Amino acid sequence: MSLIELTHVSKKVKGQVLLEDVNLTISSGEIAVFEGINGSGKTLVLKAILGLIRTSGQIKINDQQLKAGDAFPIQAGIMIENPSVLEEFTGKRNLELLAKLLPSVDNAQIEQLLTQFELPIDGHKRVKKFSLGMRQKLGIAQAMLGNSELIILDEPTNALDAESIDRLIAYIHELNKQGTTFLIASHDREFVTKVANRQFLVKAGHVYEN
Ligand SMILES: Nc1ncnc2c1ncn2[C@@H]1O[C@H](COP(=O)(O)OP(=O)(O)OP(=O)(O)O)[C@@H](O)[C@H]1O
Repeated sequence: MSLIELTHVSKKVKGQVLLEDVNLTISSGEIAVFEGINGSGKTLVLKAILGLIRTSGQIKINDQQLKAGDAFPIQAGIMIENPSVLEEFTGKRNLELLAKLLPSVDNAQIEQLLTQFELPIDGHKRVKKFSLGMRQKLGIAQAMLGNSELIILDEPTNALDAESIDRLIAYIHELNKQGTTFLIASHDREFVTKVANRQFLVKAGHVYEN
């Protein structure tokens, strides 16, 4: 059974077609990456899948039809556009606060994610003093907190150095081996080639499987 199914999904705003007749299915256990140039529609595809924008056509998650305003049918970890972080708190506190909203996250998982993303475990450095790359890593760690069955990352390599990108790819592959499905939007071709096991090209609102 497919985890995500889009049938004839389109999005128009004031007569402008932003997504045009998108048809795709993604199964559990895939690392599906949407590649495309700036403004091609990658983020809109992710938002459509999450029910964050109204579209025509049909979207099914776990065989359940997605309706605007309904709760998303499965637990998903999400980083779309910029990381949503609380500036006045440390990275660790940000994860602790998010953990309160999730079932069964313990302190060990928070420390493991901070270590994985080379973020401070101790100390008082607030997020407002973080570098761009540190913020990005915290945003990704937030999406990975709570072992969601689906993790959605929009441009995860933004602001990351080459070594951090390699660590991220290895970690995505590790989580994927444990069963996590990933949906990723990226214009970083090298990253896409290394990380994906399904590739889609997004071009002017059309989605093509590569
Ligand atoms: N709410 C909206 N109203 C009108 N146009 C929109 C809206 N949201 C997005 N767009 C337009 O839709 C197109 C696709 O946007 P989208 O954010 O999906 O691009 P993207 O492929 O993610 O680009 P980037 O790589 O720059 O993040 C862009 O031309 C954008 O200006």
